[in-house]
Amino acid sequence: MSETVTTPLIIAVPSKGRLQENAAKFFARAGLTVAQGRGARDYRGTIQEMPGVEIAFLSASEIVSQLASGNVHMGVTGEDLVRETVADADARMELLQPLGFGHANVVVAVPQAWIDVKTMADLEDVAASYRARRGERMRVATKYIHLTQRYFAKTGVTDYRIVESLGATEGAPAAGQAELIVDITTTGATLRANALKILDDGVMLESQANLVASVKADWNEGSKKLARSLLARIAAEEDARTSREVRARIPYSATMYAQQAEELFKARAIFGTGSEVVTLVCPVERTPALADWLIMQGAKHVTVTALDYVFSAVNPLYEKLAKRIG
Ligand SMILES: Nc1ncnc2c1ncn2[C@@H]1O[C@H](COP(=O)(O)OP(=O)(O)OP(=O)(O)O)[C@@H](O)[C@H]1O
Ligand SMILES: O=P(O)(O)OC[C@H]1O[C@H](OP(=O)(O)OP(=O)(O)O)[C@H](O)[C@@H]1O
Ligand SMILES: [Mg+2]
Repeated sequence: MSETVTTPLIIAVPSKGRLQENAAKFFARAGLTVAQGRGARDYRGTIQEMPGVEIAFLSASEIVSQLASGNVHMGVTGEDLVRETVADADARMELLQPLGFGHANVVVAVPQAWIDVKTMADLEDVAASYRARRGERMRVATKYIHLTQRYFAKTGVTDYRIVESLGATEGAPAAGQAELIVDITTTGATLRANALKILDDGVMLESQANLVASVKADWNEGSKKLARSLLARIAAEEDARTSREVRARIPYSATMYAQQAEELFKARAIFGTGSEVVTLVCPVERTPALADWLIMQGAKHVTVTALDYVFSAVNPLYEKLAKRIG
């Protein structure tokens, strides 16, 4: 790990599991090519377009510990792992941006056969009677120990004990190892296959992959500069992907129309309104309505163009990081 000292910016990227493929796509979208070292067992890589950045290929859970200890500057990982593994996560890291993949809910699920048990309050009743009848506490199988403790305390469920599960958690009730479970689910197929149901108020966390920054990492001038330029590309690509450039020549005052276009469609006249031709950048979904409206205002033609990047002087992603690292 001697490179740690000299490398200006280290970014941890999932090397396996469910997040791997989408994480690579996320960087590719921003025009960043993540290149792995030659061997399949090479756990270090680079970003072709950004010399000075080092990629650390790690598992999603290992990424969380490396962020917490400050061994890497940034990483892509699941919020569920962040919240479960790091007690003081908000002090140690900053969730810069949810990435729109790796969606999964951490849920409380009980046997479907428990027809009268629908809420956490019902669960507390079950827990009390279970204890009264058997003289022991109802068992919850999970690997999300801390999330479970926090959520059960918050919802007033106290008479239970956790049975740590390292895999196939959903099978624990049928196997007689626990009465209920807390686990992550996406499609719900595994829960259904095991005749389990989610309590009405049993969604503890709606998780997805996030771009996370470590507050504890060594943020020197070099690493800050690289982070700024990396986050600028990411923000510029996202802005471009979710926007369209709309141009039209309208009679009378372009300024007035630009103001109205902003109020009505959230369209920004990013190049000013110096001439009659107005250039707007508009959220994708509102673009057709904006075009209709511009024509009603007297425009003869409206052109709509997809954009590759919208770079801006103010980068909300970097601002968020800068607030934490000074
Ligand atoms: N259906 C799902 N089940 C489990 N995890 C999911 C699901 N959908 C998205 N994820 C996310 O993927 C993360 C990593 O899960 P995965 O099991 O793929 O990791 P892994 O590479 O096996 O890592 P580890 O070896 O640390 O368990 C989860 O913590 C969660 O944030
Ligand atoms: O709601 P579903 O779409 O059915 O997905 C949920 C299942 O997927 C995950 O297991 P995974 O396959 O990642 O195996 P693991 O527990 O070994 O990581 C998770 O632990 C659930 O068992
Ligand atoms: Mg796994």
